[in-house]
Amino acid sequence: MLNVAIIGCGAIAQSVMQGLDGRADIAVASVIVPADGQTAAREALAALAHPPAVHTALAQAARPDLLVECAGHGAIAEHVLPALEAGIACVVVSIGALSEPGLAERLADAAARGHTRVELLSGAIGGIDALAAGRLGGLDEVVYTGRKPPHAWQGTPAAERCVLAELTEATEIFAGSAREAAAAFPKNANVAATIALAGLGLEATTVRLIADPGVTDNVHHVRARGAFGEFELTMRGKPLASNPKTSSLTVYSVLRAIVNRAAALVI
Ligand SMILES: NC(=O)C1=CN([C@@H]2O[C@H](COP(=O)(O)OP(=O)(O)OC[C@H]3O[C@@H](n4cnc5c(N)ncnc54)[C@H](O)[C@@H]3O)[C@@H](O)[C@H]2O)C=CC1
Ligand SMILES: O=C([O-])CC(=O)C(=O)O
Repeated sequence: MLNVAIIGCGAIAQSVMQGLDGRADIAVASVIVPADGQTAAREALAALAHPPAVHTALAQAARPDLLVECAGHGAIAEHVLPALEAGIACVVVSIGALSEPGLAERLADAAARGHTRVELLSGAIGGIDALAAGRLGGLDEVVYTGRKPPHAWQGTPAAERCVLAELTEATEIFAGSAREAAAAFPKNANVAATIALAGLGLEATTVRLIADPGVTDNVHHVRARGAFGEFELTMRGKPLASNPKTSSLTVYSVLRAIVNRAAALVI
């Protein structure tokens, strides 16, 4: 039985727990959310056959086999770093947090000290295997374009640049490096950071973000060129009803990572 703890109880975490509920080989024993989110989390989890306990932090004595972050950038330093130091294996989806200088090194050091490992999940994007393999031969150019409907950019710096609800044509709301994108759009540019960390790095990866009234999906486009050759990838992700910023593939990416931990043969 794989014993799992989950950080966050929002759109991704709730769907993940629904997907795992009732499995004989995996148990989600605890969920970690901030103090002001405890009641809402307990209410959201009440419908599960086996509702996990809700806490504000991993208990000192808790030794889950896997700690799963699906909460947001702040959760990495707050919960993932100490868990790694304590020897608990972690997987994370808020990859954009690693745009903060030094955080990737701190995660690696904490995992090394704890004799464990932290895995950055592919989340809403595919092709990370090809990009990371291509990097070993040398990459010349990686360009990422993220395109979402205007309402998915509400609450971001895009809302200061234009009236999102009145857009009639595709509008570029950001152009720059993956590091800048991930820092400025913590809920919308984790994919930019994932592509950068797998490929050319946070400075050299070129990012464009677009608010497009002509799409209903979250559209991710990657173009990569290097010694291996080149590839182009377009993903049209269905947004989660509970959070239009987040593509449903992110949920399946987390589920895959957890199920693989419990499996003897993985793909
Ligand atoms: N890698 C990828 O492709 C993607 C990554 N993400 C990341 O996943 C995060 C979560 O996404 P959703 O579930 O859609 O968001 P959401 O807003 O629906 O849920 C976030 C949950 O995390 C909790 N939370 C926030 N800060 C926390 C902290 N410091 N400690 C513990 N709990 C905390 C909130 O109370 C809430 O329950 C996003 O903020 C984003 O950073 C989202 C989409 C794609
Ligand atoms: O779920 C998505 O489509 C991607 C996303 O929000 C992100 O990159 O942060």
